[in-house]
Amino acid sequence: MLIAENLQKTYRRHAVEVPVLTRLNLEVRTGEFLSIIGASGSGKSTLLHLLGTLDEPDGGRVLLDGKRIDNLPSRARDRLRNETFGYIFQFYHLLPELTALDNVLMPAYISNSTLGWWRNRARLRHRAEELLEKMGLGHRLKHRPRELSGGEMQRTAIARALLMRPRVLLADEPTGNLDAKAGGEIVHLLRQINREEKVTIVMVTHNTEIVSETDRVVRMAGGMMIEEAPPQPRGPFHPRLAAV
Ligand SMILES: Nc1ncnc2c1ncn2[C@@H]1O[C@H](COP(=O)(O)OP(=O)(O)OP(=O)(O)O)[C@@H](O)[C@H]1O
Repeated sequence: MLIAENLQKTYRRHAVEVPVLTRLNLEVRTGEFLSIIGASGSGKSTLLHLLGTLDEPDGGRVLLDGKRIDNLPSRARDRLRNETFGYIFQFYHLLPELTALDNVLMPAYISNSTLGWWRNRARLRHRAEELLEKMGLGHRLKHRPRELSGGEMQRTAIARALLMRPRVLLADEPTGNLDAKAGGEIVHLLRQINREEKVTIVMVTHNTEIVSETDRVVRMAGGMMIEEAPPQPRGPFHPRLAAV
């Protein structure tokens, strides 16, 4: 459904060129939960930004259901960002002065005209509350981010990403700022969302433990995808450990 074709990206600053993607190809399949791993600086976040139209490639194309999305005019691109993609970041990017509920409603405030928001406000509010409840935060609707734990902030951010019923969730190191337990819970939730809401998920991570929850793992190096391996089984049931 989402295809990166010969993607190229070079950052330029003060006459210094940093080539990040050289000729990157990737196909994300409908409904899958895909992990992207790779060394720091290998271009994982850059790729995620290009897939989600947050940045433009220097060469190559990004296709969604066969249609190019890397060169859309700004209104169409804004709409795609708001309605088709949901974004999850390592540091949550919640607005500190808003409650959890208002943070989740943010995409609706941004996307609707005043009239559209007014007409749909009850439905949207209901959806936001339902999502926060699903994230185990039904008792935190009126809390502000500083009153939430890291895991709770990330779960709020996931609810926000789901508000507009996106088809694709793009998660950039969603567990990078969390301890193992909270991180595990986040990946578990993402897996549940992937199955129940039929959302395709692309997750960038350094955490090789959590990739076992995902359907497929690709590795970036040298500006390309170099490897595709099935996730390793986890826990005490790993055959090698079980044999000991
Ligand atoms: N806006 C920018 N301007 C200049 N260079 C950049 C910019 N963004 C990223 N880079 C450089 O591009 C390279 C790839 O960065 P990117 O963040 O995509 O890698 P990454 O694999 O996600 O790294 P990490 O795992 O550390 O987050 C790095 O060398 C980085 O310094």
